[in-house]
Amino acid sequence: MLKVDRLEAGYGSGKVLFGVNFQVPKGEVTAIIGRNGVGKTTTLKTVMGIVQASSGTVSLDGLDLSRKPAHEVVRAGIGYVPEGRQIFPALTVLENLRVGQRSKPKTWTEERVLDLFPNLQRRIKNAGHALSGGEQQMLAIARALVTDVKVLMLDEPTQGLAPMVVQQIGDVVKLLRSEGVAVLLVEQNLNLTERISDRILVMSKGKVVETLSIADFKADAERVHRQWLTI
Ligand SMILES: Nc1ncnc2c1ncn2[C@@H]1O[C@H](COP(=O)(O)OP(=O)(O)OP(=O)(O)O)[C@@H](O)[C@H]1O
Repeated sequence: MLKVDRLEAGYGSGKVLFGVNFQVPKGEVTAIIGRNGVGKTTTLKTVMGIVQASSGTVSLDGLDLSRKPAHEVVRAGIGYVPEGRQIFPALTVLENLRVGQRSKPKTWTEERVLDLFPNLQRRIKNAGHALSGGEQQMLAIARALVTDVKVLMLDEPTQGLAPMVVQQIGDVVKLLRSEGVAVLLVEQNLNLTERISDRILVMSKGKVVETLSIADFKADAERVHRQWLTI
């Protein structure tokens, strides 16, 4: 389980996170929603050690990861797929999967990951730039998995993708949940979020202001929307 406790962080002298608290349990999908600029991406980056926390703690199954560099956070089992996918366009699918790998994955082997993504299997020798947007997103997720993730953090994975591809990404996330992965999802598509999440964290002004089960969220969606999502 990923635990984030009183996390504070920002850029230079500008603070963005003002004490973020939440937990991401194994085998569940936890979604973060909130208006633009409330600190959702910064939260993921701070967990990863890409943005330095000024205070607070991040731990995974009791192991303290606070203020550790990103490569140590990855090695501990946290995978991150940033907004915009960021695969290597000139490398093939297989090269993209292997880039930066220090050792062979134990849990999420290449075979197991490629079984999840038959489209990638078929295009294993194709260059990244020759993939569709949806396939690039699948590749970015696959690449995070082969670091043997326990927690997978996805930042707006369906942005700019066609409805059918959004559906496919949702199905992959549900499958990963059923395989015991803890998923932390930042997503603007509320229909998808409702369909695949177990728990919703609402962020406002650098804090988690509500934590709702999916049933509570659905029952109160109109109020949550009005209070926290409309501008
Ligand atoms: N690299 C940066 N340098 C300085 N300020 C930044 C940087 N990245 C983000 N910010 C600022 O931090 C605040 C939070 O941004 P963040 O991207 O975390 O929000 P968000 O909730 O993910 O928003 P969105 O939904 O628009 O992606 C914003 O005010 C933003 O302008």
